[in-house]
Amino acid sequence: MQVFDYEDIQLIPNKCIVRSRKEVDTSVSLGAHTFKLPVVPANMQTIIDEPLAIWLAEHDYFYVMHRFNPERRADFIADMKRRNLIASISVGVKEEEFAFIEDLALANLQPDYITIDIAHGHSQIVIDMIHHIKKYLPDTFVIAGNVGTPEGVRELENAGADATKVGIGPGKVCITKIKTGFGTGGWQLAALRWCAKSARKPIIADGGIRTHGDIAKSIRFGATMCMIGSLFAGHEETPGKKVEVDGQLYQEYFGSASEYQKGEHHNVEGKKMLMPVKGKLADTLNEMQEDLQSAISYAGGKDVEALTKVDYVIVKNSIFNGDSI
Ligand SMILES: NC(=O)C1=CN([C@@H]2O[C@H](COP(=O)(O)OP(=O)(O)OC[C@H]3O[C@@H](n4cnc5c(N)ncnc54)[C@H](OP(=O)(O)O)[C@@H]3O)[C@@H](O)[C@H]2O)C=CC1
Ligand SMILES: Nc1nc2c(ncn2[C@@H]2O[C@H](COP(=O)(O)O)[C@@H](O)[C@H]2O)c(=O)[nH]1
Repeated sequence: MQVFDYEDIQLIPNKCIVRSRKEVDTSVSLGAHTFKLPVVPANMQTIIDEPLAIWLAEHDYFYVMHRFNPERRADFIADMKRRNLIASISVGVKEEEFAFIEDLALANLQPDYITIDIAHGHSQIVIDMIHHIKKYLPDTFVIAGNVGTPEGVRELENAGADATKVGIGPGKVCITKIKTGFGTGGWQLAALRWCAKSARKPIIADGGIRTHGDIAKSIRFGATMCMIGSLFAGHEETPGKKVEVDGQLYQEYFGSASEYQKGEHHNVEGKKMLMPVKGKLADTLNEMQEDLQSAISYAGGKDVEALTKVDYVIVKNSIFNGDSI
């Protein structure tokens, strides 16, 4: 297998077929819905909260609400349904989560999307949870993960997952690679390609995206959607706590497996960072869309599909010529 990461790849341009980048369509379908961008903010407590979820859904962006206020989830689904917006939540795999799925079915509260959000998703308990959701909430689109191998993708798909999430340890606040020695950190893009070759259903690339160009690269190597944390951290609307250091405003961004999330120091695989506050999320999403439109025009197409066929070269660790981003 060829091993490379985002910064090692350059996509090769094709003849442009549009007169303006505004003609380019960046929308993508996942399940029964179509979204403005193939991008979803990470389902982490410092990245998304209920007001932001509502804003994203109202503006046709995909979102996944995190699972760290478990008792709010049923009311959240009901609230989104009342507003005629998509309901997209996360679950874990502990015993009470199985009961929660049954409670939703009893209350006739069927979310549009459920993401099973587990560090090591290639496991029997995740397969059991997929079966459980499909039994009680058969019309819900199930995203399962995270995995880092074709076997992981296939087993979760065979269990009934409608999409799988790929990425073990490439995240900005991840320390899994350091604490365990395992993961796709440093070769996430190659892992995505490896997994996508055997996938029959959509893949969500999760973690390691550092530039807008990495979104185009993820699609080239098999992603339908990209889950992103760090690029969204530090906006006015993101919920991480704002702190001032030497007159400069920062926002906390911490891992879901960090002690700040867990409230204890056991099986910690995440850390906290301070991200400079960088303005409105809508502006970043618009810039992402413009950059993706431009990328698609370089691909010689008019929509996201055009990116899936472009040629590429591997320029090992040299595309930034030593410049910082
Ligand atoms: N994408 C990534 O690379 C990573 C993401 N994360 C994020 O951190 C959060 C916490 O993750 P997670 O610890 O799974 O969630 P939980 O703390 O909810 O653990 C889920 C369950 O699975 C068990 N479990 C967890 N890890 C393993 C493992 N490696 N092997 C066997 N069993 C395991 C746990 O038991 P017990 O605790 O007793 O072992 C627990 O019962 C999630 O939101 C996840 O997305 C965390 C690490 C990597
Ligand atoms: N190993 C860990 N990974 C984590 C943790 N919390 C979240 N995550 C993963 O990171 C991505 C976001 O990555 P980014 O590079 O875009 O910032 C997120 O979606 C999770 O999959 C953690 O504590 N440990």
